[in-house]
Amino acid sequence: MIEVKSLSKQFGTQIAVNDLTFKVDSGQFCVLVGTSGCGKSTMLRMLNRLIEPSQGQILIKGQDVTTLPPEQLRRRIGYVIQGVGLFPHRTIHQNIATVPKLLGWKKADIDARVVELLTLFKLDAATFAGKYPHQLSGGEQQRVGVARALAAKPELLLMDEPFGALDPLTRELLQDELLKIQQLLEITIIMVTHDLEEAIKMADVIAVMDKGELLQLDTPEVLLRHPKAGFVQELVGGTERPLRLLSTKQVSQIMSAQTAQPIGQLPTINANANLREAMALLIWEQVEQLQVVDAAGQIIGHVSMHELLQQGARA
Ligand SMILES: Nc1ncnc2c1ncn2[C@@H]1O[C@H](COP(=O)(O)OP(=O)(O)OP(=O)(O)O)[C@@H](O)[C@H]1O
Repeated sequence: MIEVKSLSKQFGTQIAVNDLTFKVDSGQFCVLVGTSGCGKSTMLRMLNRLIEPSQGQILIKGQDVTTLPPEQLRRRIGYVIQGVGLFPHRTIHQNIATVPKLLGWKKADIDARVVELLTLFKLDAATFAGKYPHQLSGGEQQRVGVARALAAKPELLLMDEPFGALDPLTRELLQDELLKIQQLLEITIIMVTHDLEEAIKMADVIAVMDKGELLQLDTPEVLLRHPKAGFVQELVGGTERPLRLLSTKQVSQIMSAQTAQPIGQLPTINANANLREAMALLIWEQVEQLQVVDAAGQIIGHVSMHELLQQGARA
């Protein structure tokens, strides 16, 4: 889907991005992490040509982005930033309709798309479509920001610290919503964050940058188990590592199927909860086993403390 080849950006004498080469597959969620000033936003903004590279090449579906007019390119790529950037004097409907309108969609199709997206983001269309951004909470505005970016069904969504300004609860809620929507729409996403927990939760692959360079690009589990020596190891290698490892897997991936009769009195956990949540429940309830239930509440298996300990342990 996206192929970045020897990409560099220099501002004056400062090298912000230095010789980056990587690929992101179609439908993947790739998260860029690294300390402040390491070049994450610059990298992201070169993908939609808000910043022009000094050197190198970016191919999207095999097409060199420099061969496309920037406006045309940006209509194919959704872009979400921290603080949203909604147009203050346009209603929520008008905000979401921006790119479809530029692309010449029919009014009926635009209206239907706006309602579809508001519903997807759990915002009642009748209540919200006619409001202005200042009449919405930060979390609601951020949802509209993502809905607007998805309006014209882009093949790629770029997100720069989209949840940075939100309180932890709203942030978690929006992360969960985004993951569901990404799976539903099968869209490719590249997101910048400096929050490693967020990266581990959201990413199929994490790209770690430092001082303009790409140090490692791997799945969260591989990154946690086998970080490259130096900065990546420092980033992931703290005392939280076993718990972070647990959060990379779902209960359904390690549970034993239910064979015997349900074990009465044991606490239950959802099959799609992660192992860190399962561990927290075991500790809280002071039990050694949990029953696993599906979305309908049916018991489908069990998971034990012993199995969880193995999953969080050094390989
Ligand atoms: N327009 C610009 N002109 C000059 N220098 C710039 C410009 N944009 C970014 N830089 C510099 O390039 C480097 C990388 O900046 P960038 O914004 O990409 O980092 P970042 O990793 O996204 O940081 P943060 O997490 O703080 O947003 C920084 O040292 C920054 O000062």
